[in-house]
Amino acid sequence: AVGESVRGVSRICSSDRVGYLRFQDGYRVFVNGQQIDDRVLMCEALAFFLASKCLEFDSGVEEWGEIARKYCARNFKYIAGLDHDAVSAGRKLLLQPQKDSSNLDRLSRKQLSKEEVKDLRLKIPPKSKFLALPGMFLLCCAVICPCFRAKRKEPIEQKALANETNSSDSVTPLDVSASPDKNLTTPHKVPQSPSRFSLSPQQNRIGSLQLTVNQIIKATQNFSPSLKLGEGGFGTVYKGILGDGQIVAVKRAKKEHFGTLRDEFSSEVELLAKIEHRSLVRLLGYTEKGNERIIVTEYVPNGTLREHLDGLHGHILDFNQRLEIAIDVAHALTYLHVYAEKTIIHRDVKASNILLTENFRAKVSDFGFARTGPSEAAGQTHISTKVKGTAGYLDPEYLRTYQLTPKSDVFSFGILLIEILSARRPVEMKRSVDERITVRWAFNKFDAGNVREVLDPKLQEDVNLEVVTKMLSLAFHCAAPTRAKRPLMKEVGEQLWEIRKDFGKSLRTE
Ligand SMILES: Nc1ncnc2c1ncn2[C@@H]1O[C@H](COP(=O)(O)OP(=O)(O)OP(=O)(O)O)[C@@H](O)[C@H]1O
Repeated sequence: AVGESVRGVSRICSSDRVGYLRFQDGYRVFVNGQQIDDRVLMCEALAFFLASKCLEFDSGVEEWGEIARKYCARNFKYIAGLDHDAVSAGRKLLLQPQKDSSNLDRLSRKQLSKEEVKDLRLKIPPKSKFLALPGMFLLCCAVICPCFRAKRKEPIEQKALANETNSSDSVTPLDVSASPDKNLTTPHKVPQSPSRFSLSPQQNRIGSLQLTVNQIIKATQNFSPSLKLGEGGFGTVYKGILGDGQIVAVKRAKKEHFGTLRDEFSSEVELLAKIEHRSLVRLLGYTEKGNERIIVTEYVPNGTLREHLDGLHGHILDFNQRLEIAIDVAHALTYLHVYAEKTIIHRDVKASNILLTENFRAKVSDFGFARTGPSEAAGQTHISTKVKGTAGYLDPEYLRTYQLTPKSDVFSFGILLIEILSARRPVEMKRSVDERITVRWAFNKFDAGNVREVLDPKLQEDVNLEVVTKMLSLAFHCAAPTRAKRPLMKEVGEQLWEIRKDFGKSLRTE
């Protein structure tokens, strides 16, 4: 009878229990008692357990190989990122792609009996349950990522600084030494709180910025709601107009989160202070006073990329602008990864962290989560204690291993590239199940040769589809589940540059 299992197998893999039930018409796979209906998720989990040699393809007793061949051949090939070198059996799968897609869908509609579920359930702490399963990044993010939590819209505490109007604390400008090649070799000096910094006049349009807290209050009209630019997990951002007319962005940390945010704040200051690149938002100064933490940055006037993709600025980005934005972001990240004094991993690359200038050029902002890390060339990884980032953009390998490398930014960039082309957010929960994970939806379209359907419907132009195909395939390459399969950010920039040339040619031949 339907629903009656023929046999069940379960195994302990590290802290997870992975099992399957075989029915007459197919299998259902479980991890820690949870049935994995989602095929890509299931295949990623299987790929992980196979790569870690916990499960075997050809054990003869268990049928993991058969399950993988039946449901995962196509997904392994493109999405699961099976470690081909480590798992030789995995190669066989790649050579035998199968087109079966119906069985699992049928399986996923069935319900297990309570006994069957109980049989496979493992009593382990929920945290390790989540973290051990590759591909369950959305779940993880909902738990650990502050960005995924609902943002609190609280009244702005206007009086907060009013009592400090006699404070002598100043926003310290940074010492940015002149360098002929601004993009590559800027020497950096990290501000040593609370000392003062002098700015090289040639390098800084606002000259020697030496702001007091009073001046910040004045510049923001005591943090007037009318000057509020936005709010992030870290704090509120205001537009500030200095005495000389210079416009700046003033980022004020939320007081109530001050304790927990301190590390992130100081990491932002340190990192921003070290960098100078035309596609990275520049830090102009900061202050620490009592329970206030304020950063002053370059003001970028044209909103976020996400707002533009949502059409909130009454202007739809054309394809060329999208391509240029992608190139700017790739260059900014390359700078962080390769040319900054130390390798810097942004860790929160996403469309709402890309600010646009009047000319629709991109500047990457929000280094609140950034960390200095090992360079890719050194082949080392940094072990994070906490996974940070934003749901949908998070590198699944980082999530699984806590090992942070610049390739985590490459993954997020791949997701961002699809977002730029499609205007869809990485996760769109209101869509039908097969369209919710944008990278997966886009890949299915790409795989079926329907790249036009991936493009933002608001784009009116007839874009050369070869160019779109190249961009998409680069995006999928970046978003490969394992970092070994992702290109370096520098290579991504180079490829985008080639794509730009192709795009130019396509316009000329039309
Ligand atoms: N330098 C800037 N120039 C102009 N507007 C800015 C600037 N920095 C931030 N903003 C605006 O303020 C908003 C909040 O920025 P912030 O970086 O604090 O948060 P976020 O990136 O949106 O969210 P999260 O902190 O959760 O990642 C941005 O969405 C943007 O609209």
